[in-house]
Amino acid sequence: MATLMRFVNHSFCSRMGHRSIALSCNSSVARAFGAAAGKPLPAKVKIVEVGPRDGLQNEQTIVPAEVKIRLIDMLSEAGLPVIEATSFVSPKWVPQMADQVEVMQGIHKKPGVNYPVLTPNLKGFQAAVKAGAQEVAIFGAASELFSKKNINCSVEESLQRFEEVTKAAKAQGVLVRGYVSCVLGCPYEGKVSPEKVAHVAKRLYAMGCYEISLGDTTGVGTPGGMSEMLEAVKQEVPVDALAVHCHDTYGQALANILVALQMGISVVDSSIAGLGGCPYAKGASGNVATEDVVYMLHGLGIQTGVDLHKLMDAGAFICQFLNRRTSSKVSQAACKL
Ligand SMILES: CC(C)(COP(=O)([O-])OP(=O)([O-])OC[C@H]1O[C@@H](n2cnc3c(N)ncnc32)[C@H](O)[C@@H]1OP(=O)([O-])[O-])[C@@H](O)C(=O)NCCC(=O)NCCSC(=O)C[C@@](C)(O)CC(=O)[O-]
Repeated sequence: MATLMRFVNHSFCSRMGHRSIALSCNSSVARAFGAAAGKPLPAKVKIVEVGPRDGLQNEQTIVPAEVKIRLIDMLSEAGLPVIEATSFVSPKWVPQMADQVEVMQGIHKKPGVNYPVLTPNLKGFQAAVKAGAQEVAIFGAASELFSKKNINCSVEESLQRFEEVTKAAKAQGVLVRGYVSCVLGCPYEGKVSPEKVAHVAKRLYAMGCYEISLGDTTGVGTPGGMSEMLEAVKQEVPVDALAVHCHDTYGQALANILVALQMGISVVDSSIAGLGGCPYAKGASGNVATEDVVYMLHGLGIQTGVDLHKLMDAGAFICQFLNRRTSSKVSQAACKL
């Protein structure tokens, strides 16, 4: 507990002094931008914060549960509506998530906030529900080799396992979100066809996932590829049920997200301070930073319900704990780091 208290009793960014940053959210800007581009933007975007799971799963040093809990609570205080809290996966495969029960039971669940957790199979699902999860996420891939490396089975086998999870979830009134990884390229297979992505997304949607998050796992995608892939997926899954999950390895994430917004998507995954990476996707860097997504969306006049200053404090808290410079350009600029 003493370790934690060193980090929570002050606001790092407040101490550093935020530079004045553009926070106003004027919806006429979104309309003007949409009109200029010939593609209207959504008035509101739901941000799915994946930092406590995707952001931390790859960390070599085990982050204590109390720090994860504090981070999640700071994120909910910042107004994020969905916070992916942890994973119910094998601790031999991802040791960093071995404290999932303690994390789930320690967080102060804020009314109106969803705290989904990753579950690769029925065993994970049952443990998640026992620990109080009301929403789970199943995670498939559009690449055979990635599927094998990540969850030790083929894409088809994974879909069969996911059927078991969605059936059990339906019976117990638990919401299920679905991921498709490697939608714009695979670290082991290279190019991935948009049709393969659309096929896996369609199967996940058909088995009952209310939302399908399309993951550019290694951040190799560019706006052209994003647009081509989304065109294919939109033929199979309603756009209202799609989300994008962009890693920022090649600095393309915000551009890719903007294309997705122009194509009607209004759910964006991101990670506090740009933390993250999949342990089974060599070379993957962190997700796009939540702070940078919020800054862009607010600049476009799109509502998120998120308080950017509180968000930056959460980013500063976890970066200070990890002894790491934030990957958020907005936080770097605002805190003059
Ligand atoms: C799926 C498995 C379990 C298969 O792993 P396996 O070794 O094939 O599983 P198994 O069924 O043969 O069981 C082996 C052992 O694991 C146990 N086991 C089996 N299932 C569970 C479970 N749910 N929770 C805890 N333990 C489990 C099981 O009980 C047994 O224990 P043992 O008898 O050896 O003591 C494994 O491959 C695994 O845990 N993989 C997780 C990988 C992972 O978490 N990757 C990162 C998340 S994906 C990601 O980051 C991408 C994403 C979502 O962000 C989107 C994007 O960016 O693209």
